[in-house]
Amino acid sequence: MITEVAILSYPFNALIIGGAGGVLYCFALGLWRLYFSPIAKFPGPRLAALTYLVEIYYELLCGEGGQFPFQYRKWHQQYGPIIRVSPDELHIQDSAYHETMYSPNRPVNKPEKIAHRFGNPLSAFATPDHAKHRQRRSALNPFFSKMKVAQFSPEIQMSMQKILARLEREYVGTGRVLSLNRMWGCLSSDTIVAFAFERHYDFVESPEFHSALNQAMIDLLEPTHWLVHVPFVARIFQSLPDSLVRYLQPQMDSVIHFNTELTSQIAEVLSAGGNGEKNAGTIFSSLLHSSLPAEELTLTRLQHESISVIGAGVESTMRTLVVACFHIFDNPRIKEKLVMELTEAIPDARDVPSWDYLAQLPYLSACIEEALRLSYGTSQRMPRAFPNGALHYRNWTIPAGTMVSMDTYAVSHDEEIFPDSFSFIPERWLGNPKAPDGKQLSRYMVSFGKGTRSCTGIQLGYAELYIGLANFFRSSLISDAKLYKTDKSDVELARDRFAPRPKLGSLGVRIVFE
Ligand code: HEM
Repeated sequence: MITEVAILSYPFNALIIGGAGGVLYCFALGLWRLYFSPIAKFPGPRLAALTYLVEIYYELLCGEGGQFPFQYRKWHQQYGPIIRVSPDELHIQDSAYHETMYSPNRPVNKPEKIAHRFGNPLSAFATPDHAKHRQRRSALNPFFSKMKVAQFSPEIQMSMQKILARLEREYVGTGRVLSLNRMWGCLSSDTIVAFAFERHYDFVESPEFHSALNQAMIDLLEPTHWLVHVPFVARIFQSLPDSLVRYLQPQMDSVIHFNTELTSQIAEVLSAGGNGEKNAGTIFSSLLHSSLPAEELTLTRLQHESISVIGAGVESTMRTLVVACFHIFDNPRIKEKLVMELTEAIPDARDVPSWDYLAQLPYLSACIEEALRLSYGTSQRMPRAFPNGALHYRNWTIPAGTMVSMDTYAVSHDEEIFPDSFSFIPERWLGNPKAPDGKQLSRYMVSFGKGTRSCTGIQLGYAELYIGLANFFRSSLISDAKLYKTDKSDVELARDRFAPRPKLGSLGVRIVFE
């Protein structure tokens, strides 16, 4: 009898002991996080210091998801400019500290846990370690030089001519609705694919301005928080065969096709040792002629680098163009001033001068800076860890290796620097303006990021913005264009998906030509 009870209760006892052990572990972990962790003394809600579930709730479950930026903004109002937003992360909201935090001189690591979120952990962008990032980034930089972009810029000009010809043919006077998100998505997709891979997809000629590449980049960002917080979802998804992905998500077809083409292009470049004539101007050829060691030049590594370049190049440029157009159409006074400047500077609309010349136009430049400010680049905070010594913020000492983040949204909407910050006011950028602390206002333009990890493609981004907007608003078609069922909520940040997203269900910025 005794033996029988003992046998029966054995699993029960094990369960009790295991459960008690678990509770004890959680209790000890909680105590450590709240009272003994090196960042225990920093202010912030205790629950967020105790568990990652708070961050997870706001990123995945609250409302439409992606609500964490709004929540920690509220915490800053309550607890001050430096707060603990999770058991292992501090967040600072103080625009003046941005350039210290994202300094070009200090070694800085990115967290490992976000390296896999876009399926390209071997890219420079995703690389956690500072030294490895430096090596990869130095190899990328020459490819994106200003001179190289300037040489390429006539191709952007040609794409714009195609777009304008199509608008005249298919949209003007027809009442047909034009999605500017799609139109600019075609321009940015064609540009990056031609610039980096010497491929010509001619998305600008596709029916309804549909660029599968652009749409795929938008779709790929949608699950980003899930992929970070529930990493096995990413592993499952990335291990699915192409045929199944096609079946589950038919819109991925063109991306898979693009990926396959890219892979065979890389294989071609690799087998020619980077010396083949055919792909001589591609990013792959450029990387093969860099000082990168052989283990950095594998097919997979080059694939990851190209995904990163496309992902970074397509979406952010498209979004900035869309934000610019919305506000310019929404403010007749701004539109009139811009059109007047362009008409004076460009006597013949069919002969738009070079990017260099356009960049000298003050009002166009001011509109571009203001659109960049309000499109943020990324809406998610950018976490960094400083491995080589403590970081000092006011009276606080942040221990070496601690994850700290800041975000662009807070700087763009710092009312002391950008009064009436939610309004589009190009004039704030005119005449070499200063911030209240006496520094150039441009020091607070942080939408391309700052420091060692800032945007590689900044020159290409600017070239597209200048050439795109100058052609569009100089065109005679513009006098008849007006917004169609579009308001501010179609461009304002409502959901963070690494990149900013408007309210759910928004159809983007649309216009018609009367
Ligand atoms: C308006 C246009 C653009 C904006 C606002 C923008 C913004 C940004 C931002 C904020 C980052 C830092 C992201 C982070 O650290 O989490 C970044 C990185 C990057 N951007 Fe851009 N970008 C633009 C256009 C482009 C273009 C056209 C390219 C060209 C292909 C490009 C390529 C990259 C790459 C490769 C990185 C990773 C750099 C690294 O980690 O070392 N971007 N961009």
